[in-house]
Amino acid sequence: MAKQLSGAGLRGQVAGKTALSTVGIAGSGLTYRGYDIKDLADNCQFEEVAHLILKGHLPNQGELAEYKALLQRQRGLPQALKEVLERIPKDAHPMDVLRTGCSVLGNLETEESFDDQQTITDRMLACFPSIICYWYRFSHDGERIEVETDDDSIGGHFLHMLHGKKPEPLHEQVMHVSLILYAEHEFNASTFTARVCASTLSDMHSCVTGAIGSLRGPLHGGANEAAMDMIEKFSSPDDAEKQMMGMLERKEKIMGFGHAVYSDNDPRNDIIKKWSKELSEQVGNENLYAISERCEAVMWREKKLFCNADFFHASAYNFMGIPTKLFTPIFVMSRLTGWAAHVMEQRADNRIIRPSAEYTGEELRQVPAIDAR
Ligand SMILES: CC(=O)SCCNC(=O)CCNC(=O)[C@H](O)C(C)(C)COP(=O)(O)OP(=O)(O)OC[C@H]1O[C@@H](n2cnc3c(N)ncnc32)[C@H](O)[C@@H]1OP(=O)(O)O
Ligand SMILES: O=C([O-])CC(=O)C(=O)O
Repeated sequence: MAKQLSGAGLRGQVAGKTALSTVGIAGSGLTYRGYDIKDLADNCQFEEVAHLILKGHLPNQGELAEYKALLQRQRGLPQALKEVLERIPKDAHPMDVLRTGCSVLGNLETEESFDDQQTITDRMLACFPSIICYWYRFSHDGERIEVETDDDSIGGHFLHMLHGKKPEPLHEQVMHVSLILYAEHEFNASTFTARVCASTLSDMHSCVTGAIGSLRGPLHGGANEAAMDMIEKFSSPDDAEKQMMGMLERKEKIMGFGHAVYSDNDPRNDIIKKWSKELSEQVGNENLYAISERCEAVMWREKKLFCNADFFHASAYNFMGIPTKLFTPIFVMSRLTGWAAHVMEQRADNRIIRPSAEYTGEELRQVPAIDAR
C-alpha cells in the first residue's frame, strides 16, 4: 500500500530534481544511481559506493585502490583543529563536536572555488572519523591518539582509533554495510538543509555543518541513539513488550520506527537486522537481539509501524562495542557522501531555494506609543 504523501512538512511535494537516488519507488525500495541497495550492500565496500555517489560510477579495481589510497593519505588533523577538539568537554555531544570540527576545518582549509568541491569532500570523508575519535579518546581516556593509521577502510580506521586495536574482519565488514546503508536518501531533512545552504552559493563546509545539525535530532539520525537508550532499559523480550505497550498507551513516540516516505518497510532494515543477528551470536548477547525483535513485532502488531534504518543499527553498533553517543556521528561519516553529492548537483543547476509561507499573524496595525502599550 502506497503511503499518502501530503500535508504539513512539505510531504510529497517535489522540491527539486536528483539523479542520485530513489526512495520508496515500487519494486526497488532504495537505489543509488540505479543500483539496488541490497545489491550494493551485498557486493561493495563503502569506498566503492562513495565513489559511485560522488564521482558518478562504480570504480574498477585500479580506481578503487587509488581512491582508498587518497583517502588514507588525508586522515591527519591540523594542529589548530586538534587544539580546538582538546578544549571541548567530555560531556559534550559528539554530534556537536563534529559540527564544530567541520566548521573549524572550513576555516583552516576553506573551499576557495567550486572547482575544489571534490577535493574538499574527499578530505572531509577521510578525516571525519579522525575528528570524532581524536576528541573522544582525548576527552575520555586523556590520550592523544595517532589518527594516521594504515587501515584499509574508513570503517576499519574508525574502529581502530576508537578501540586502540585493529578491528576483526566481521566488524570491518559490518561497518562497510552500515556506511553503505546510510550513505544517501534523496531529499531527507539533513540533505535538504545542505541543498538550501548550497542554493545561496555558500561553501561546502557550511552546507555540511548545517546538515550535521539537522541530522542530530531524534526524529532523523539521532533515532539510532534514542533506540539504543530505549532497548537497553528492557530486561527481556517480555519486559520490552510490557513497557512498549505502556509507551504506546501514553502516546509516546518510539524512536527507530516509522518513516516519512516508506509505507510498510524500510529496505535497509532487513539488511542491518541480519548483521545484527550475526553479531549477537558472535558476542553471545542474544537477549538484546531478541528484545529488538520483540519491539519490532509489537510495533507492527499494534500500529503497523515498521523498523526504519536506525532501529537494528542500535544493537549492531552496541555488539561492536561502540558507545551509544557515537552512533549518529557514524551516520555523518557516511551521509557526508550524499550531502556533498547533492550540494554538487544543486550547484550544477542552481536557483536559490526560497519557498513562500501562508501568513497566519495579525492584520496590518499601527505601532502604539510606548507609554500606551
Ligand atoms: C534515518 C532516518 O532518519 S529514519 C527516521 C528516524 N526517526 C525516527 O525513528 C523517529 C520516530 N519516527 C517518527 O517520528 C516518524 O515516523 C517520522 C519522523 C520518521 C516520520 O514522520 P511522519 O511522516 O510525520 O509520520 P507519519 O505521517 O507516518 O505518522 C503517522 C502517525 O503515526 C504516528 N507515528 C509515526 N511514527 C511513530 C513512532 N515511531 N512511534 C509512535 N507513533 C508514530 C504519528 O505520530 C502519526 O500519528 P497521528 O496521525 O496520530 O499524528
Ligand atoms: O528519508 C528520510 O526522511 C530519513 C531517512 O531515512 C534518511 O535520511 O536516511
